[in-house]
Amino acid sequence: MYKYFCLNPISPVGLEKFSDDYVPAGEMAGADAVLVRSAGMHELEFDKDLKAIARAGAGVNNIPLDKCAEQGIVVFNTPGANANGVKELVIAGMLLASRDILGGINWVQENEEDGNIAKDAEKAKKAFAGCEIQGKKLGVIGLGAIGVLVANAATHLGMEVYGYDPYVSVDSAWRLSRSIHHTKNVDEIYKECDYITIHVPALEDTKGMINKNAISLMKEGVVILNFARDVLVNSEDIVDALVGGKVGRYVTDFPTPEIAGVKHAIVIPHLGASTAESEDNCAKMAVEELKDFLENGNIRNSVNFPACDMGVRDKTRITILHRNIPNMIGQFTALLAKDNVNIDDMTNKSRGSYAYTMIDVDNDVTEDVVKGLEMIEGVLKVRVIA
Ligand SMILES: NC(=O)C1=CN([C@@H]2O[C@H](COP(=O)(O)OP(=O)(O)OC[C@H]3O[C@@H](n4cnc5c(N)ncnc54)[C@H](O)[C@@H]3O)[C@@H](O)[C@H]2O)C=CC1
Ligand SMILES: O=C(O)CCC(=O)C(=O)O
Repeated sequence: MYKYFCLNPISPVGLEKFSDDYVPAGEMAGADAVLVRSAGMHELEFDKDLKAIARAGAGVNNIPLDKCAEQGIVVFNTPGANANGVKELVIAGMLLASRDILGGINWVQENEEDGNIAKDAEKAKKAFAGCEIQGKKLGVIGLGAIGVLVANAATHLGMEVYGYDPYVSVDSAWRLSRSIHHTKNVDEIYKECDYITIHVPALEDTKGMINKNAISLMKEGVVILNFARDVLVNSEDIVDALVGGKVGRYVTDFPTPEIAGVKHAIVIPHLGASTAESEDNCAKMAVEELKDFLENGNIRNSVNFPACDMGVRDKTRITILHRNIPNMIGQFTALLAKDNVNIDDMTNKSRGSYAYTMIDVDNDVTEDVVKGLEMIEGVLKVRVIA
C-alpha cells in the first residue's frame, strides 16, 4: 500500500488513476509521494518515507531540487501538459494589451443604468480603440513547450515571429514553424519586436533578464508579456518603464505588491494553466509518473535524476539512487555476489552529480544486503520492489 499527499488540489481525473493500492494521506509525514502545483516547498522538511514529488505543471522553482536529490527523493514535472492553456492566455494577453477591452468593459459596467447606453457607447468607444496584432513583430524568448505553441499560433494570426533559445531541444526545433525567424542574439528581439513574450524557467541566469538594460534596447511602447515567472522581470525597472511610457503594456500572470495597480500593467492571478484540460493533463501525467516509479522504479520526466526505464517489473527489483562517482556499480555487484544474489538484468544512468542503478534479481533480497548497499559511500536511497 502506498500513501500519497496532495499539497495543492489536484484534478480528480488524475487521482482516479491511482489503484486501490494507493491511499490519500492526511499529512505529508509518512507519505511515499507528494503531488504539488505551485505551493512553496523550500521551507518544508522531508522524512525518510518520501520517495517522490510530482509537480503537476512545468515550473519547479517552488521545490528544493538539490535538497531532494541529496535525500534520495525523485522530483518529476509534467512537460508540455499545460502548454496549450498558457498559449491561449498569452494570445488573450496580446489582444488585451492591443485594444482597451478591459477599459471598455468597465465603461459598460459603470454605465449599466444608462437608458441611452447604446447611443452613448458609440460616442465613448473612441477612448478604448487600439491596434491589430496582424503584421506586428512578436519576439518569443524560450522555445520550449509553451514558446513553440505561442510562436506558431502567432504566425497563424499574421504576426512576424522572432524566436530565441540558445538551448532549444531537437523536438522543439522540429515543432517550430519554418516561417519563424530564428535569432541567435536576444538583443535583436529587444530592438525589433513590438511584442516580447518570455517562456523560460526561473533559473539563476534568467532571473531579472528583463531589466533596464534590456528595456533600453526596446522600441517605444513595446508590449512585454510574462507568463513564465515574476522574478524574470526586474520589478523596479518595469514599473519605471511603464510610468515613463517606454513600455506600453506589461501583461503578467504573477501579481506582486510592486506591480498590482500600476497603470498599464495588466495583471492576471496566475491563470495560465488554470483550465480544466491543463489541470487534467498535468494530474494524469503526474500520477502516471509516480505509479511507474513506485511500482517499477522507472524514472520519466524527472528534473533531478536521470531518466531510466527497465519496463514493467516481473521479478524483485533493487533501485539505488546514488552519487555519480566511480566504482559504485562494482561495489553493488560485489555485495550482491557475496550474498549469492543472481543479477538477471541491470541498468545505470547518470545526470550531473547524480546517478541511478536498477537491478533485477532472481533471489529474495535480505535486510543485510539492503543495509550493506545503504552503507556504501555515495548511496542516497535504496529500495527493493518485490
Ligand atoms: N503561467 C503559468 O501558469 C505557467 C507558467 N509556466 C512557466 O513557463 C516556463 C516555461 O514552460 P515550458 O515552455 O513548459 O518549459 P520548457 O522547459 O518546455 O521550455 C523552456 C525553454 O526555455 C529555454 N531556455 C532556458 N534558458 C533560456 C535562456 N536563458 N534564454 C532563452 N531560452 C532559454 C529552454 O531551452 C527551453 O526550451 C516554466 O518554467 C514555468 O516557469 C509553465 C506553465 C504554466
Ligand atoms: O499549477 C499551476 O496552476 C501553475 C502552473 C505553472 O506555473 C507551471 O506549470 O509552471
